Parts: sequence; C-alpha cells; structure tokens
Amino acid sequence: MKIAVVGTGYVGLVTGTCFAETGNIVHCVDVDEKKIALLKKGKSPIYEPGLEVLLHRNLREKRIVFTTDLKLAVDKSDIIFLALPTPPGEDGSADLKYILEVAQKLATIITKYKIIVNKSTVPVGTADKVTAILAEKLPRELFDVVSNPEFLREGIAVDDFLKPDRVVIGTTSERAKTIMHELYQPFVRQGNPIYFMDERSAEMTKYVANSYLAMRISFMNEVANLCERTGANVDLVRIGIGSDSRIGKRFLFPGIGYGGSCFPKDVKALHYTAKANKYNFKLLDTVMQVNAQQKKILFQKIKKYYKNDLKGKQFAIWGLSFKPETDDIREAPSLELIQDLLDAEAKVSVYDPVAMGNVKKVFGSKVKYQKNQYEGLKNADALVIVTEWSEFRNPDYERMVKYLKSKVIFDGRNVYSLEKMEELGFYYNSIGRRTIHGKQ
Ligand SMILES: NC(=O)C1=CN([C@@H]2O[C@H](COP(=O)(O)OP(=O)(O)OC[C@H]3O[C@@H](n4cnc5c(N)ncnc54)[C@H](O)[C@@H]3O)[C@@H](O)[C@H]2O)C=CC1
Ligand SMILES: O=C(O)[C@H]1O[C@H](OP(=O)(O)OP(=O)(O)OC[C@H]2O[C@@H](n3ccc(=O)[nH]c3=O)[C@H](O)[C@@H]2O)[C@H](O)[C@@H](O)[C@@H]1O
Repeated sequence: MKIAVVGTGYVGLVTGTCFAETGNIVHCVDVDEKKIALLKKGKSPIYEPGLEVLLHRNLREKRIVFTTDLKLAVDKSDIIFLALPTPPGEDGSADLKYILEVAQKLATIITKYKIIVNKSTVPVGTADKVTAILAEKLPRELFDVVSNPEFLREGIAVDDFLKPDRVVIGTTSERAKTIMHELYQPFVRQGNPIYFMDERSAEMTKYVANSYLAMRISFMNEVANLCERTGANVDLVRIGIGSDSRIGKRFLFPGIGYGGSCFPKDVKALHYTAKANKYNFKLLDTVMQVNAQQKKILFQKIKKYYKNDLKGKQFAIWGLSFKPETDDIREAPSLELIQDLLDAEAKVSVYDPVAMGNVKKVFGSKVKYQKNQYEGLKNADALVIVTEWSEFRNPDYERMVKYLKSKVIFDGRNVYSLEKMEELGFYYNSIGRRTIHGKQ
C-alpha cells in the first residue's frame, strides 16, 4: 500500500518505519529540514531502541522516503497519516493548530480518493473538524477521515507498534474500514484484535487509556505515601494486589510522578473536554494534584534530611529522562528536582546514558554533566536516583562507598532492596518503604 506520514517525531517515525517494514511504500514528511536531512542519511533524530536497524533496511530497499514536500508525499500515497503535535494550550485543551493547518493544505492538494488518518492524540470531535475543512474544498467522495489513535510507549515503541495489544480504528466508512483492515493485518496476526468503532469513541478511547493509567500511578503513589506512614512496604502491597487478575501486575509502580509528553497533557485535555461539556470529572483533578505533589517528594525528603539547609551541598543525580530507554525529558521529574536544588543553592551533577544533551539545553552550565555514573559521586553529599536505567540496578557498590562523602541515597524509583542497603550501611530513603538509617 502507499502511505504518507506527516510529522516524523516519536510517533510518525516509528509508524512510517514499521509500515515500510511490512512492505508498504512510505513517504515521511516533516517541516523540520534538519530532521529530514538526518533521516535521509539513516540517522534517527531520537533515541529509540531498534529503530535505526529498521530505518536502514527500509531506506536500502527504497520502501521509505523522507521529504519536506507535502504535495509530493500526498500525490504518491493513498493513506495519509497525521502524526503531528497536539500540545496543551494555556487552558489545558489540546492545541489543534498543526492538525488543522495541514488539513487546510491537504484540501488544496488532494485530487483523488485518500484516507486521512488522525494518528495524533486528538479530542473528541476532531475527525469531524478535519472532515469539515476538507469538505469546504473537496467533494465528499474524494476522502474519508479516520481516527486511529496510537498506544505505543517510548523506549519500546517499535515492539509496541509491531505487536500491538489492539488496534483501534474509528470510522463509519465501509470503504475506509476495508483498507485500514488490510493495512493492519500484518500487525495482528497473533490474534490481537482490531476494534472498529465510530470516530468519537476512538478519539475518546485514547484519552481514557492514558488517563486511566495515570490514575493508577497516582493511586499507587498515594498508597506509597500511606505505606511510609504506617510501616507497610509498598512493593509487597503492589505484588499482593497485582496478582489479582482483575487488577493486573503492570503499571503499579510508585515513584516520583508520571512525566513524558503524553500523560500530563492528555489528563489535562480530558479534564478540559469534561469541563467544556459541563461535567465535573473530579477524579482527574485529583490525579493531577497527586502527581504535582509526588514530583516534589524527593526534594522534600532531601530538605527534611538536611534540615532545610542545602546551601553548598553536593548532589549526584542518576537518570534524567522521564523514564528509562528514552532521551525524552518532556515533563521529566528530574527537571523540577534540579531546579529546586539549584534554587536552594545546592550543587548538582548529573548522569544519564542518553538524555544529557537535552538537559544541557535547559540548564546549560548550571549543573555538571558526568561522563559516567560514578564520576559525580566523588565528594557528593548524596546520590539521588531519578530514573531507573538498568545500569543503576547492579552498580559497583564499592566505588559508590569509596567516592561518596556520606553514604546517603535518595531513591525515587525503589531500585535497591532494603536488605542490600542495610548490609552496606547506607542511609537509604525510597518511596513507600521504611527508611534505612545506615551507619555513616
Ligand atoms: N510520543 C509518544 O510516545 C506518543 C505520542 N502520541 C501522540 O502523537 C502525536 C505526535 O507526538 P510525537 O510524535 O511525540 O510528537 P513530536 O513532537 O515528537 O513530533 C511531531 C513532528 O511533527 C513535525 N511537524 C510539525 N508541524 C508539521 C507540519 N506542518 N508538517 C509536517 N510536520 C510537522 C515536527 O517537526 C515534529 O517532527 C501527539 O498527538 C501525541 O500526543 C501518541 C502515542 C504515543
Ligand atoms: O500517548 C502516549 O504518548 C503514550 O503514553 C504512555 O507512554 P509513555 O509516555 O511513553 O511512557 P510510560 O511507560 O507510560 O510512562 C509514563 C510515565 O509514567 C511513569 N510510570 C509508569 C508506570 C508505572 O508503574 N509507574 C510510573 O510512575 C513513568 O516513569 C513515566 O514517567 C502510554 O503508556 C502509551 O500507551 C501511550 O501511547
């Protein structure tokens, strides 16, 4: 099949590459010339495990083409995916300007039947808005607008796209349904379902999935805070409840709040949709409040330990991205923590396997960037673990003990067992578990 993907960010690039991988001819379009130049050379502008291998293969086989020319891509394709940003506006609503601008352009380019697919996360009613824009200039039989939300996670995006738990397709057009069904067949061969529904329900499904997951995290963060106050261990509670198949084991990890480009913005956007429809969605308010509070939890623990005097104290931070296996720092808890530490006149040195370049763009020379995880520990008053990268899980404890000025760890991700920390004599303060006071 012939496909265009407009927008080559996290979603567009993975979508385009995976469609090419199943034999389709894909034209990927972006307005960012630098990105397109890199991609033409087979270099991914984002860190996403496994992506570059597929990119190289499909470039070599000429199944994927990168261009800044929207008309060329549309002329060569039958299905046009929109994988454009939908950032939050001032009021929390999803800003649709990128989608609607491209829809205006498509209305002047399309000359034969095309399916326009909203891959971006867009509020209920967006398919109707795009349809209305196209219908101003085009006869109705020349296009269908489909909602096909994406559920991939960064860091495991290729796998998620190639083997989705389900594919959701919102369309009431039989013609579009048949084509979309054929396109997605290679991805659901293991028996995972394609759910066809109307456009509005598909649009709503995406926001509800993200908001529900965000709610689970906020719920577990509150449980963790209560566990700390009652002497229970949240990790044991998590295992205890997760084995109930009605609850499930996944996405119950407490931490320092959800970040990333999607949960924060999508919860806000659903909240806005509720408000716009005169519905007071109380749970969503709480999900956001709890998350904002949880993002401060490590800083509060640190402040308490040092009795509010952080001036001149030196902290080594491990992990900056909003989660492991990505260089994405959008809404990452690390950013807020670093800013709070700097405001308190502490010294901060950081290490992350892939996200340091992005953090440098935010903090410049205000913090020290270390070439490995141990360097920053030299003379540091404490280690602070913010992102649970695998390489932090089984570290060289001897070096840690040797380098750190004091054996103090604040762990926002429960990376170490309490027994190990006790054995090594660390002061160890984690989330939802008792504090180990250690031997200094
Ligand atoms: N990042 C993620 O893991 C997921 C994101 N989504 C949704 O997918 C959408 C896209 O998200 P990301 O890929 O993360 O965004 P992104 O910001 O990484 O990529 C968007 C791309 O669109 C390009 N662009 C902007 N205007 C353009 C135009 N007029 N023509 C062509 N290209 C243009 C930008 O240059 C950029 O490369 C959002 O609605 C997001 O909520 C959905 C599922 C997962
Ligand atoms: O719409 C999107 O963009 C995507 O948003 C999330 O994916 P992503 O943001 O890549 O990352 P997640 O793995 O969901 O993690 C989000 C945040 O929640 C936190 N988290 C996750 C799981 C958990 O148990 N506890 C927890 O605190 C992570 O640390 C991270 O900050 C969803 O999981 C995807 O299904 C969705 O497609």
